[in-house]
Amino acid sequence: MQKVVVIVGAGPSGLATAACLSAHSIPHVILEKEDIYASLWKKRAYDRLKLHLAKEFCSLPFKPLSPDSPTYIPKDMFVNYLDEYVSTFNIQPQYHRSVESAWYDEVDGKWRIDAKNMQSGDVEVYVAEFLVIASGENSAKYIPELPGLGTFKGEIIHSNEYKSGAKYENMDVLVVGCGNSGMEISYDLSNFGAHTSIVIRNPFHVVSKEMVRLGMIFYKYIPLFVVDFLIVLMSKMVYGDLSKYGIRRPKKGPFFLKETTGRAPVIDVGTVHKIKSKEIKVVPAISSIYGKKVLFEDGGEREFDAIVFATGYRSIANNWLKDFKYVLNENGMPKTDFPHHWKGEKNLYCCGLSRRGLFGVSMDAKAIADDIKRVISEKMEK
Ligand SMILES: Cc1cc2nc3c(=O)[nH]c(=O)nc-3n(C[C@H](O)[C@H](O)[C@H](O)COP(=O)(O)OP(=O)(O)OC[C@H]3O[C@@H](n4cnc5c(N)ncnc54)[C@H](O)[C@@H]3O)c2cc1C
Ligand SMILES: NC(=O)C1=CN([C@@H]2O[C@H](COP(=O)(O)OP(=O)(O)OC[C@H]3O[C@@H](n4cnc5c(N)ncnc54)[C@H](OP(=O)(O)O)[C@@H]3O)[C@@H](O)[C@H]2O)C=CC1
Ligand SMILES: O=C(O)C(=O)Cc1c[nH]c2ccccc12
Repeated sequence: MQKVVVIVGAGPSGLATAACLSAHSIPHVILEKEDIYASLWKKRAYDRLKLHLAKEFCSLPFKPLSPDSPTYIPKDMFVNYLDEYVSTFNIQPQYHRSVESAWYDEVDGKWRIDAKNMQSGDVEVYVAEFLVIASGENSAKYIPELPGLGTFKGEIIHSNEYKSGAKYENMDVLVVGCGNSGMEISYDLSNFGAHTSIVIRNPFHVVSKEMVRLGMIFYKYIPLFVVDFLIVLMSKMVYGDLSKYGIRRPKKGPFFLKETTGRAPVIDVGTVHKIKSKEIKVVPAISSIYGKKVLFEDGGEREFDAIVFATGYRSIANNWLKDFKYVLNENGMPKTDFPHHWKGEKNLYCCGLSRRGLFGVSMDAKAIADDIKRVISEKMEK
């Protein structure tokens, strides 16, 4: 099938890119492996999730989030917004199409994309002038290979399968990982009466959503190191020194770390209070697991009924994109630094891989559609 633009993935990145291409009247197709758009938000997010960034930083191009909506939008409201977005811009992704391989054909200068039709099992071949990777920074869950994990006798889930703590009442649950998912899931489990422990092994920043909002506003006018200085100051004033509870502050600032490593500061939803009051127990890194028993690096051990791995995600675009080197590095992330990360060689682009959340998604989508428009116009003038 001949196409002008193929977009891989119908998350916010794919939808935003489609809307921007439509605004330029550029034909395109979105290939999505699942049966719905925004699968992360509809299938792989827990019930109590709210956007961490204020609504002014979370809207997609051409459609601001309603001024009547709350500042920090609950997941379901964001999904409704995406529903409206899809109908407003008449976006029609091709579902059940899992892109298994894509490579650049030097002979005719076009991209060859193989998509497996998950319903029929057939492989469909798409030929496109432009290819946009919109498969997400969080495309695959990551679970570390811990010694003895296979012997664990209880339930094991990844945070992307966790919905709520309702079924864990009175159970001993270990949360591995203290990013935003792990910290919020621990809080939720504890609220539902689970005996909750969380593994914390490295330093991280704890901030409030208001601090991040202020930081995002300041960052428009003042340098990053000053923004970080102010946020750390506010964090110290509000949360104090948490090292006696196992939470150490990194030497580098929260926005600096977000931009350079992708690691977001933890936006506290009440977990810190529960850690201080010992409702949630902090434990060190795991050394091994045997049966229901988990052994920790300080020599301690405890039995658990369930383990929730909130150990994050990986971009796996490199698994299907054979010629990833035109835009990505070995880790499936952009090889060029922000703000030039979205554009590769050979008409290859990536949207939503800048570690800047939905704010970054919108910036990338606009830049990509404008660039494709420019390339097409220049070609027509020749
Ligand atoms: C729990 C959680 C909460 C978050 N909250 C926020 C927040 O509040 N604010 C914020 O700015 N950011 C947040 N983020 C970051 C969030 O990932 C992005 O903002 C947003 O979802 C990125 O959109 P995306 O389209 O790039 O990726 P995704 O939403 O991951 O969408 C990618 C799509 O591509 C599809 N796909 C992947 N591989 C293939 C393939 N080979 N073939 C076909 N289809 C494929 C997937 O099925 C998926 O539908 C959060 C992330 C998580 C995990
Ligand atoms: N409401 C919102 O807006 C939310 C947003 N998000 C966002 O989604 C993205 C993904 O977040 P999240 O799912 O938390 O993933 P992250 O990648 O941010 O965090 C992963 C965590 O797992 C830990 N970890 C990894 N391997 C191990 C191991 N072997 N043993 C112990 N700990 C380990 C890491 O700690 P270490 O540093 O020690 O490696 C880290 O604390 C982030 O950008 C986040 O901000 C997530 C939830 C809610
Ligand atoms: O929640 C995330 O990981 C996001 O990507 C949102 C986000 C973008 N920039 C930030 C700076 C500080 C905290 C969260 C974010």
